[in-house]
Amino acid sequence: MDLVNHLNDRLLFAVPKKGRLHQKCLDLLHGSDIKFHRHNRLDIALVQNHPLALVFLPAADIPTFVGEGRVDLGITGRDQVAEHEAVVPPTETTGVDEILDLEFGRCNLQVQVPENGTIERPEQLLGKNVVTSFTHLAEAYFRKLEERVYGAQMNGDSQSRPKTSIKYVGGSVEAACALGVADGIVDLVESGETMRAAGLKAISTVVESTAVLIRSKHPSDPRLVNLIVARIRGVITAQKYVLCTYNILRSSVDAARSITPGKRALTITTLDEEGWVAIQAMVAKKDAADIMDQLTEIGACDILLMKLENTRTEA
Ligand SMILES: Nc1ncnc2c1ncn2[C@@H]1O[C@H](COP(=O)(O)OP(=O)(O)OP(=O)(O)O)[C@@H](O)[C@H]1O
Ligand SMILES: O=P(O)(O)OC[C@H]1O[C@H](OP(=O)(O)OP(=O)(O)O)[C@H](O)[C@@H]1O
Repeated sequence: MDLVNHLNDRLLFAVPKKGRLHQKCLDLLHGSDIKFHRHNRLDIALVQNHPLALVFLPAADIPTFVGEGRVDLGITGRDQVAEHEAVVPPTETTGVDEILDLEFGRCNLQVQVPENGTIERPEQLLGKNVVTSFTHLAEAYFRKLEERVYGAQMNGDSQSRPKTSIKYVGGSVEAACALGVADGIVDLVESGETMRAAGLKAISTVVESTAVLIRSKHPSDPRLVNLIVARIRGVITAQKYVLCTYNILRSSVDAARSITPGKRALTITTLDEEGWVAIQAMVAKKDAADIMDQLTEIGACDILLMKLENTRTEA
C-alpha cells in the first residue's frame, strides 16, 4: 500500500519508535482504543477506526516535527522538549503546546560528578569539561551559571572567563568521567543505579521530566485532537484512581466523607438494613491502602476496591 498518499487527510500522531517510552505509549494507545497494524519495519501505521496515522520517530526528534507543525500530536519526554526549545525557542506559531502530563517515564536530567572527587557544587565545574547527550540544555545551564558567578566576580569581563566545555556523546554518558574525558556529566537519572554503579553522585538538577503529550500550535483537525486527548486523559485517570465501595452506619457518614470525599461528592445508597448505607467514591490508587485502614477504624465493612477500565472525568 502507498502509505504516504494515505496521509493527506489524516491527523498525524508521533510516538517514540524505541527506547524507554515506546511500550508505555503502545499501552496508552491500546487503552484509548486507537487500533492500528504496524507492518514490519514501517514507521507509519494507519489507524483503522479514526482518520489518524501514527508516525514512529526517535523521541528526540518528535518536538521538531510537532514544533514545525508537520505532525499534529506527539508523545515524548519533557527533557526532549526542553532540549529542543533550548535551540529553537517557541514563537506564536511554532513550537509545541504541552497538553497532558502522562506520568510515566519519570526521570531527572542531573549534573553528576565523581563521588570521591573534590567537586561538590556545579560552580566548581566552570571552565572544566562536561559531557552529555543534552548539549543545548547543558550549554544554557552552564552559560547561565558562568554569567552569575563571573558576572559577580569580574564585573562581566568576558575575556577572562574560563568557558566550560560541553561535549556531545550519544550514549553511555556515565563512562565519561572514568575514561578521563569529563570532569562532570549531565545525564538522566531514574533509579540512580547507573549513576551509583559508575561511582557518580548528583549535585544539581537541570530538568525534571515525565512523558508528555504535545500538540502543534495549529493542528489540522482540532476536533479529532480533542477527542484523542480526552481518551488518553481517560486512560491516565483510570490508572491513577480506583473505585472504593463500602458499607457503613448512616451515623458515620460525616467521618466517612472526610476520608473519602470522592471526586465531586459521595454516592450514598440506602441498604436494606436499618441504619446502614453503601458508599461509593473514587480514591487515588497510591492512597488506597491507608484509606481502607482508616475506613475500618471508623467501622466501615465490606470494603471493596475496583479497578477502573477507563474514565471520562477531569484528572
Ligand atoms: N532511565 C530512564 N528512566 C525513565 N525515563 C527515561 C530513562 N531514560 C530515558 N528516559 C526517558 O525516555 C526518553 C527517551 O530515552 P531513550 O534513551 O529511551 O531513547 P532512545 O530513543 O532509545 O534514545 P537513544 O538511542 O539515544 O538511547 C528520554 O528523553 C526520557 O524522557
Ligand atoms: O537511573 P537509572 O534507572 O539507572 O537510569 C538512568 C540511565 O538510563 C538512561 O540510559 P539508557 O539505559 O537509556 O542507556 P544509554 O546510556 O545508552 O542512553 C540514562 O542515560 C542513564 O544512563
